[in-house]
Amino acid sequence: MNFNVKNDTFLRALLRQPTEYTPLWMMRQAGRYLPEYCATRKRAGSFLNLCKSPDMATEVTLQPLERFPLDAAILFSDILTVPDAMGLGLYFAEGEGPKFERPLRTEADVMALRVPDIGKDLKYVTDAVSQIRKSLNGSVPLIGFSGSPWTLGCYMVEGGGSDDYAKVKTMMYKEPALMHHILSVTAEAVTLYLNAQIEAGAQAVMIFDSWGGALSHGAFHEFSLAYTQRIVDGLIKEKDGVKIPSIVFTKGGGLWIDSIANIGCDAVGLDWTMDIGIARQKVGHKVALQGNIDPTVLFATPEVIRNEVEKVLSSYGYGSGHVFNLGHGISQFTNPDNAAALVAAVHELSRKYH
Ligand SMILES: Cc1c2[nH]c(c1CCC(=O)O)Cc1[nH]c(c(CCC(=O)O)c1C)Cc1[nH]c(c(CCC(=O)O)c1C)Cc1[nH]c(c(C)c1CCC(=O)O)C2
Repeated sequence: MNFNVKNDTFLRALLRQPTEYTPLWMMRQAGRYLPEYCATRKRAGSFLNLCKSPDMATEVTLQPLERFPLDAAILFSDILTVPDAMGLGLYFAEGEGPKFERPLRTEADVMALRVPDIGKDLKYVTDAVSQIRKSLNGSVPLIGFSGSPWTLGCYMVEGGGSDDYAKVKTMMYKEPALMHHILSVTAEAVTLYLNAQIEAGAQAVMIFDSWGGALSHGAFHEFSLAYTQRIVDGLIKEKDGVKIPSIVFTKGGGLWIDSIANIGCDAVGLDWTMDIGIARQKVGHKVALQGNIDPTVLFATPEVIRNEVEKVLSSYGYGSGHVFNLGHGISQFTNPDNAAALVAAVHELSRKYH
């Protein structure tokens, strides 16, 4: 298949086609560990202004690729743009992370929730996608993304981050119909949103279920995975004769890897807690795997990084179907030289497995 990009290693690996080496990108590769990111963010005035300006979003998307020979670009945005477009009023309190002015607390709040007008309220995102595609000029593929309905629901009900997810889990147990309503409206919004990103030029999409791991076994399947599956079912699978692969990443989802691999996605993202070789045995030929080095490894030395890279590569073993990544986002306190060491180690050490 012709993917219309010079470096199609990432797309091939997602579809488990042969490659010469293991491709990689890093979650949150455009972020505060890069001084050039901090400079653009300062110019933008705030993180949200940065997301909402297609010019600046394009600029920061490309920054990590100028430094490192990464095999994919990821749209610079945030998962919380969707609830923001649904009217919840996203803002970032300095040092406290994301917050919503109007969280969903009452039945009336929940019943008033509407699928946003993607073409209008999230136009700044699809504009960024087209502009990034133009600037990449066919070098590497562009990944689009969204949060899973459960993870977005966590922020929408809690009104921000949380240590225990007590509010959203209480709603889930006490008022399951309300929770299902939130998830169902959000799943519809996310499906339209990801398809709009694909129409604008995203060549693969990733669904971040960052808080799926906070759930019990039964609740994960009923309140998280079922809605991620609805999205995957509704995604555009092919555009202009080219496949658009999808990746589902559930942080803390190692226990459920078999069920996640069964929802029709092309790849499953793994955090660092699970051995990727064991994960591969469990999913067989069903999906590709993306992951899963502990991002904290990047605080060590280039020698340690090389050793840890080799461990992940050898655990995955021979053949295609592996996209190397961190098990979660890169920390803002990472030395960019260590990120460079990681990229070089993956490219060099992975050749013998292909
Ligand atoms: C849960 C979640 C969010 N956002 C996201 C998730 C899912 C992934 C995960 O589990 O981490 C996804 C996300 N957020 C961001 C990206 C950009 C693309 C990339 O380079 O990977 C992506 C894919 C930029 C960002 N999103 C955010 C930053 C830092 C903001 C800044 O510049 O001040 C970046 C670069 C802000 C954000 N956005 C969110 C939080 C909790 C925070 C605060 C984090 C912090 O302060 O460290 C919500």
